[in-house]
Amino acid sequence: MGYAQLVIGPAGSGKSTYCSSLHQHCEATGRAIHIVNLDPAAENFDYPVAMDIRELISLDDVMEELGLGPNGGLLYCMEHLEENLDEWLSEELENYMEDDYLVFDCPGQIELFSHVPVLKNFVEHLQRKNFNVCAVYLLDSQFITDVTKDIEDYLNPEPQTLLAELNQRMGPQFQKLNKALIELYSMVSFVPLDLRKESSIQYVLSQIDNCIQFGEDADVKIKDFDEDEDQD
Ligand SMILES: Nc1nc2c(ncn2[C@@H]2O[C@H](COP(=O)(O)OP(=O)(O)OP(=O)(O)O)[C@@H](O)[C@H]2O)c(=O)[nH]1
Repeated sequence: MGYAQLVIGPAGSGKSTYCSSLHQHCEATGRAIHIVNLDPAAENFDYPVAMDIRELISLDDVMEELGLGPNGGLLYCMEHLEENLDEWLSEELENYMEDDYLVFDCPGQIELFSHVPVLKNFVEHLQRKNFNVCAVYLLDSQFITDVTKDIEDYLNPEPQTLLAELNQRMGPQFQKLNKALIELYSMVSFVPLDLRKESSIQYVLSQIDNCIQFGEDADVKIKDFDEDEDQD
């Protein structure tokens, strides 16, 4: 059985740096490891490349020959890889089977994971070839410290604290939007589902939509729905 580690994460999160450090660590500790470049747009490597998708297809060639942009070109390259799993990849893998440890430095574009099944099929192919596969997901540490991205804050929400922190970090033009989002969020979080009316949610969403479209002129004040109902 071989072993494979897929290094994934957003663009610039440190995937290649991680692969390079891992390679140095293994070299220093006398362990064999092979790093594979799966990014058809990659140019420079700090580690020796054992296998390289650019031998199959490169982003530059695709952009030049098919007139595609960088994102469409990348999707094309990865779909080409998917079509060549049995030929190119299987052939390359024959050099690395028993007890070998392969680390795949993957491209970062989220569309490759969310829109097309390329990476899923890639993993399944490795598994069929008797590789034990795991993934390492890298994330920039600002996702933990930035209030707008810190999931913990949203799991145990303190709406006024969140609102104050958002306003502190964002420009004044976002204050109405922040307030509307926090009010919507509070309503969604704290009101039991069966007590909510779809029309109420739609009203809030339409107000947020106004705010996004018309900026400061939008009325993002949230109505008191109970009062509305009493009046009706
Ligand atoms: N401060 C800091 N910088 C880092 C760290 N890891 C990587 N970097 C820097 O972040 C930049 C991007 O790192 P890469 O390793 O190229 O990131 P990547 O995920 O491979 O990027 P793409 O392949 O373009 O998606 C480089 O300038 C690295 O030197 C880290 O742990 N801390």
